[in-house]
Amino acid sequence: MAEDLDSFDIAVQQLEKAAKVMNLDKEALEILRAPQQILEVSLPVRMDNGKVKTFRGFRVHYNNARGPVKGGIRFHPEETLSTVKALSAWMTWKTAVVDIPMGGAKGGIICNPKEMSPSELERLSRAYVRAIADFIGPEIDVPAPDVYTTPQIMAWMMDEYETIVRRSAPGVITGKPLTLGGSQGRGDATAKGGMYVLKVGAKKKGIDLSKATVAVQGFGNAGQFAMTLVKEHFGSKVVAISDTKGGIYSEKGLDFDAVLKHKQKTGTVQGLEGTKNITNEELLELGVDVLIPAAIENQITSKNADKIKAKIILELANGPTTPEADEILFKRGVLDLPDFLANAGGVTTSYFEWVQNIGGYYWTREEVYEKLDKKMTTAAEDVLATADKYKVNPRTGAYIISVKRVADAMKARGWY
Ligand SMILES: NC(=O)C1=CN([C@@H]2O[C@H](COP(=O)(O)OP(=O)(O)OC[C@H]3O[C@@H](n4cnc5c(N)ncnc54)[C@H](O)[C@@H]3O)[C@@H](O)[C@H]2O)C=CC1
Ligand SMILES: O=C(O)CCC(=O)C(=O)O
Repeated sequence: MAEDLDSFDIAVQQLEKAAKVMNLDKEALEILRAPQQILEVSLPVRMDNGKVKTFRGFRVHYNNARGPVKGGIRFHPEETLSTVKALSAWMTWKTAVVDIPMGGAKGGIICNPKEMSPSELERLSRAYVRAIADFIGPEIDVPAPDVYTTPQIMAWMMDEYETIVRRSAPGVITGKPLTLGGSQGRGDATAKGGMYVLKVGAKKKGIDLSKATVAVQGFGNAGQFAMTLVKEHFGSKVVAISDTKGGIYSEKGLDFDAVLKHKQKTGTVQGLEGTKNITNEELLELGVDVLIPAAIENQITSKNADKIKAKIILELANGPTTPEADEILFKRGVLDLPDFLANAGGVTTSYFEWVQNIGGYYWTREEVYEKLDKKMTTAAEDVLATADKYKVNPRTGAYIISVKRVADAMKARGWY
């Protein structure tokens, strides 16, 4: 039978696996198997050529037992409701694993931002907020950036929301520019948080990160900062990086500024002088110590899991590994640090931003990093200890912690 690559099916399979190990109450599982609310919207937008194009958008609230729901908004041509539902479930486990008082949500619009002008993107962003305005709010649902959405898009969305509610409400959205109440450290937070998790993982595996080689898939927010931060934090050598068009490899290590300059000039990382072009598939199978998937879902599957040579995988992307691949990697002794732990630095710093917006008092970058380090290191240590205790992989260990926290909150509310 072909491997099931539907994101929401995968999210439910992962939950059910953990539920079995931890002997979760059946009524709690029934609640947790589906989102609480789904909003699907139609967004007519006047394009620069004068014609109206109608886009489809979604916002999914998965679970709010632990607080207002939280999660990014993705602009992607292949966005589906199933992906948004899965991402909203993973947000629920993510906020719980780092123990912040929020639930999980996610949003998305089917569009290709690479083919849209800034003014078309602004009109689309504002149309989306007009359509979901009643569904979001600082005490209800707090969106943020994800794939192909930026601080500028967050700024337009906050402005549209404040225009609708006729009051200042910076806590309605996070990942904003600093000038509009964004937090210090949110820009690199996803990768930065990943570094704290990687440090815990490397200690467990006995790997000296100062001598480690690293391959990074994806050259966006998560991938670019991962590339610079592994060097800055540990002195590791990044030998490969990729984008949608493919990747590059250099045994000597890649220079970030040179890669960025080349990407800005040519639109791809491929073709950089002194490097060898490779495919995204080849990048995943390189003989490196650490592999960092930082692009999209379903990259490590039953087809390539037995060819992965990395000793540690740091999942900065959401959903890069399928359940079948999980089993193979675990049996082979690869330490896979799961997405909703490894990339939780983004939402944790978003939570810090929301706290600062509500309190109207702003922290320094050092304060943010110190708080982030504590949250991420504690969560990573808890996850690895739980995985060992139950003799399961770290993903199931993380589920056990998160599902228990969410189930306890639901129980206290009398939902089951
Ligand atoms: N930005 C954030 O705060 C967070 C992002 N994430 C996850 O990290 C991943 C990357 O997101 P961002 O870096 O924010 O997005 P981004 O929009 O900044 O960059 C996405 C990158 O992925 C690359 N990409 C897309 N499809 C690819 C493919 N098939 N093969 C190779 N590269 C491909 C793009 O070229 C781009 O470089 C996503 O899974 C996202 O959900 C997770 C937590 C927080
Ligand atoms: O910053 C946030 O609130 C959420 C970011 C996000 O979408 C994610 O962690 O996948």
